[in-house]
Amino acid sequence: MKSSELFEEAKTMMPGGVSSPVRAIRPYPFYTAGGHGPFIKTVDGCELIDCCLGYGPLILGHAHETVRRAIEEQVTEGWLYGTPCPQELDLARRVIDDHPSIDMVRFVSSGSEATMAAIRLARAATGRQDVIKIEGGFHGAHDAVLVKAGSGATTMGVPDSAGIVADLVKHTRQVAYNDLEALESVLSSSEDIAALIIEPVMGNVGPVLPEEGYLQEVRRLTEEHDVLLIFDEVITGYRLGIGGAQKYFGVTPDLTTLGKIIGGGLPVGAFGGRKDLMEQVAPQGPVYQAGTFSGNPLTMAAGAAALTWLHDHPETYRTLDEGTRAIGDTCEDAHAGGSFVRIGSIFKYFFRPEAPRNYAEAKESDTARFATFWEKMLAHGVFLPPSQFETEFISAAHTDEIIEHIADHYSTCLSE
Ligand SMILES: Cc1ncc(COP(=O)(O)O)c(C=O)c1O
Ligand SMILES: N[C@H](C=O)CCC(=O)O
Repeated sequence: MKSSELFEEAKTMMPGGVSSPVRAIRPYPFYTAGGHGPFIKTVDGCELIDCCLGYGPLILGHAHETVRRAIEEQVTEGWLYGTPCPQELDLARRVIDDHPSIDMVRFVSSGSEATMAAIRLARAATGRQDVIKIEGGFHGAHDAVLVKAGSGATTMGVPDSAGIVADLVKHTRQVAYNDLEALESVLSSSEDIAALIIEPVMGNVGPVLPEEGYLQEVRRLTEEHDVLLIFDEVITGYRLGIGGAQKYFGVTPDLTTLGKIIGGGLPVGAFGGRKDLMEQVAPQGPVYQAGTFSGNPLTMAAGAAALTWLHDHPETYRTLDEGTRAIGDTCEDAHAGGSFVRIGSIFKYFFRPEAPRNYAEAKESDTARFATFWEKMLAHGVFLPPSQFETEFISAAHTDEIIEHIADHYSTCLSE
């Protein structure tokens, strides 16, 4: 069956025909038959260079041999036990060793679960109710954070989801990214703030970078006001380097949430932090958190294999950084009136003259121009996430030649 036919049938069975809203490309999404290295193949017989990479987890590319072998070896021994397994320790050791903020970690099955539990833990540990989030930040699809949420929620025009109890959401305060005055003002306005949750580099309105010293001041202010700092590193974890944004910028939060890359491409999430905080999680403490699939051996084995590969190939991060730099240089030369933003293997072209500093500015981008550009790129064989408000990625499988292709297509499609 062709993609268009599959989608017609899917719409009769699944809301919008998809399992996650960001996939509902108009008039219909392509259906994927396979992924290898930097490519995905559609059921319609096209091979595309993939710069979406499963929305970030696939830093080694599709079906990477090391991860595939780890999965195959584990599969022969079973893939779900409902009991502890040694593979959890392999991944826990890595995550703890690599992150200055993490003394103890709990594995879950998604980034959403991780942020939900981290917020619950912060509320329990401080005895306070309010949480500050950044406007346009996306921390998954749960009630406390679906307020001015980025990603698909902004793309589809539902940043404040329906169905959320007003009494709950009134405890979610909002401040603009890169605005220290606004943060200080909210922190000073109440004694009931448990935590600030922040993507250190915003990744769900396209990438928005922290201004010089911003994250350091965020740390100082939260400490001064005795408010816990949660770094949501679901995207930046192992993406900006080993140790994520906290090592990259030298800022240590109280709690960290992870996902995506740490599962090697299988469903995963994790939250971790200081021992005194993590000891409050059940069964050691009173903060309940649980999951049938948490710490399953397949994900743990895939994740440990991916992280080991990254440790064994430290040059990868430099190569990835050079890759997005090369794409950016070509974009500058195209003089298309927009702005190219990049950090490490994360990048995006915003259809707005200046790089955005926050959600409000990112939303000023010309989304109609982005849509036209996106279609052209697809026609040239490059798959980008289908929204101005999603981040693009490259992987270790994106060779110099592939990067050159991406850069050339970017240049052509921006100039046309
Ligand atoms: C920064 C951030 N936090 C949390 C999440 C939620 O993760 P998941 O989709 O695995 O639930 C995402 C992505 O969806 C994310 O980008
Ligand atoms: N922006 C989201 C993750 O980072 C996209 C994933 C999804 O919602 O399916």
